[in-house]
Amino acid sequence: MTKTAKIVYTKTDEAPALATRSFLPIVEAFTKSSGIVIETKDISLAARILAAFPDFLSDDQKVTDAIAELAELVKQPEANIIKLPNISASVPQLMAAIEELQSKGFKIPNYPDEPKDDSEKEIKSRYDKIKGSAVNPVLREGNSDRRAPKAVKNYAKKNPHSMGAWSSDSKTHVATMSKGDFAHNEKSITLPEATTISIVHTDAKGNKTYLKEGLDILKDEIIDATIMSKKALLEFLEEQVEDALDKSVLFSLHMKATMMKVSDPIIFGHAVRVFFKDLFDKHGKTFDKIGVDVNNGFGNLLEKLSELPEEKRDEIRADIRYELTHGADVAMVNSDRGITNLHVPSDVIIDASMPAMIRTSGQMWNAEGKQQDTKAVIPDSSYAGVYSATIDFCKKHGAFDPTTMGTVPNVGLMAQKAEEYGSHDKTFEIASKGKVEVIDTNGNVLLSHKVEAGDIWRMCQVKDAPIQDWVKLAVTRARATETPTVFWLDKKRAHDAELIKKVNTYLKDHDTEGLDIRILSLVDATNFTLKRIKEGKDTISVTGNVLRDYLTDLFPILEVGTSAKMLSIVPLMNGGGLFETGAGGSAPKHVQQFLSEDHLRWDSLGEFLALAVSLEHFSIVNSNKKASILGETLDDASDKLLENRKGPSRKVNELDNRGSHFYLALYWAEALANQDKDAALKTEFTTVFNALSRNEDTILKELIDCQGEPVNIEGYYLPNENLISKAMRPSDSFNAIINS
Ligand SMILES: NC(=O)C1=CN([C@@H]2O[C@H](COP(=O)(O)OP(=O)(O)OC[C@H]3O[C@@H](n4cnc5c(N)ncnc54)[C@H](OP(=O)(O)O)[C@@H]3O)[C@@H](O)[C@H]2O)C=CC1
Ligand SMILES: O=C(O)CCC(=O)C(=O)O
Ligand SMILES: [Mg+2]
Repeated sequence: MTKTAKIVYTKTDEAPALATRSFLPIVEAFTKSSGIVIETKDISLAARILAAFPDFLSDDQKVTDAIAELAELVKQPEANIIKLPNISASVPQLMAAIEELQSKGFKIPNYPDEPKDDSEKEIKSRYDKIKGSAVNPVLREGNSDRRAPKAVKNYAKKNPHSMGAWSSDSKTHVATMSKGDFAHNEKSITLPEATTISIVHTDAKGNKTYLKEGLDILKDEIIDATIMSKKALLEFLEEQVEDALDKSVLFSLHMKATMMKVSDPIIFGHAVRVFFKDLFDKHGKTFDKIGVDVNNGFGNLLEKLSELPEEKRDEIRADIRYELTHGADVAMVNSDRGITNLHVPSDVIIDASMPAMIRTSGQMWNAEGKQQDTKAVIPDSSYAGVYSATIDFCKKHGAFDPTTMGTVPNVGLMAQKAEEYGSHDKTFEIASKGKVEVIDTNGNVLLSHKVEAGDIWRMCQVKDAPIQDWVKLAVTRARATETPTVFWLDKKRAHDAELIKKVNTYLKDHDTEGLDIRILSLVDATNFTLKRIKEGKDTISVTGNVLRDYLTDLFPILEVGTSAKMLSIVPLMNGGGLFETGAGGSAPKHVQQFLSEDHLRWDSLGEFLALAVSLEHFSIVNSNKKASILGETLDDASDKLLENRKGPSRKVNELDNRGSHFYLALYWAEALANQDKDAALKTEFTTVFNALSRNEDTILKELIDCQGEPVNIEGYYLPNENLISKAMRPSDSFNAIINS
């Protein structure tokens, strides 16, 4: 049976989804004559909610379950998927999306915060599968290769982004735990044989609760378990709030509550309660009564206040104001609107927030809207050292210089829900004092921890095949680039010690003659890499899943100003290709700007790069020569776009995302018209190029004249298709050429 050759394009959320409405019609127009079918899959938060509740919808409202379809596809060799960033929803985002869908006539149930019966429990469990990072871990059936292409790096060297200066007396620092956290409590083993395990909690009286049963573990899989002690966490947080006040630095919390959707909201909640300690001491009972849950942020408390009588509400608001003015200063997400770092767990996400701070002289914004030195609180110490070492380096050497600095590509272990990013279904907030054990089918206790009520226990897994694939990818990249390659692994950490044994074994499967491959601890790897980067030298980082995420925002943001310009390739383990567009998120701030002044500053460069590799992959798999020509010429177009600085500007009434798409189309058509490998494409695109260049002035005028006024697309999570398409394709002259 032959399957139709196609490229699957994901439809997502927020800024990238807006951009798709402008860019996808161009892609379809350019690839149509080459026998390439582009199929879209809607993986937006709204579509994922609707797909989970068919029994609540009328037939015409039902949607297919795109995630389930893609989960199958990624295991097939013919998979060729362009994946744009999507929302990993925190609870406040999930609730907002539900409310919007309900207001649009979809009779889906409310999110039951505290389910009262089995039916509510079932509904909550459906929503919990959508919550947080529910897309990426499913699609990522391969490890990742993220890097800044040469043209992007050269562009940044010639057109450096702004970099805030660093002074040696900056008070900015990272605060992390020195005991009792996940890092210090970790235990890890490699299973010599396949087995099935249970996770069992035994309380002080000997009563057993099965937290999980029947989990199959493969031969040679690494499993580890650890706890975050509640007591140690609270002590640590109290010290940090006090210290922030003493040192007059901003208290800021950097977590990954979206991806680490079970553990990190709990930690976030503790931080909110500790920061507003007096408030909770005084009004805790009232808050319990109205169902305040600050695991969803301080914003949840503010919202719930509306349920109180006016007098009580005013009293609490006055107390909040008092604490905010007399307690430690808190970092602000939006000082104009009074939104703090503790309001919404998805507003400050560590991979983007820490590099943004480092780029801004180590400062964040205070309540007056001014920059101030910061205490970056990262409770678990597993990875915090990377940021403290980087901050120390900047204090000593000053800010990095984008015109001369080297680059740090990443090879990341990610496949099959590797490590922490696959631990959500094995993470538990412990109900009572006792122990938690991982027990195999023969009753052997594999891992055991003493626990107290409120501790967070979790188990992570990483399978052997992904590790072998990861080591191979690292050697391939090292060989292709002849660049020193560092595995960021700490022999003192239990999990890493197991991984190091495997790395040493599997490196022997490859020809590493003449390659510089090392294994260094996180801090040593950071210092080694930063020293080289400063000297203009490149270093490949080979890391586990969390550091993959952190480093592929950190280095791009320092080197080229944004992770949007990264090439993110995921060679799928069964032969297919998943091409992620950039290494960042869905930029909610860009949507705010677009809605208020019709200017979209989102940069689609990552998408252009991803599509070019996808076309190349398509051409090899389907022996389609034209696809390869389309890919090559698309890369030429991206180079020219950078060279001519036709990326989107941040300011209204200048070239935006739509304008940059016009130039991409113009240069792509030009490159196709200039090539001589395929006569039909040459003829077709000579006409297109002539039409586009003849109309350049008119089109640009139309794309800029439309800006400046608010836009209404009737929704945030499920906007009106016609309105959004109209807003994103405002140039009739351009549309006429593309449509024909
Ligand atoms: N792969 C995925 O699916 C990912 C999804 N996410 C999700 O995205 C949302 C936002 O996450 P957040 O951590 O704020 O990170 P973002 O990467 O969305 O935003 C951080 C900032 O980076 C800049 N930026 C990012 N991408 C672009 C781009 N293409 N063009 C121009 N600037 C860009 C913007 O800076 P400025 O405002 O200065 O212009 C933006 O405000 C969350 O829902 C999160 O879960 C996050 C990471 C990856
Ligand atoms: O899936 C997510 O929530 C975020 C993923 C991410 O940040 C990354 O892969 O860089
Ligand atoms: Mg990331």
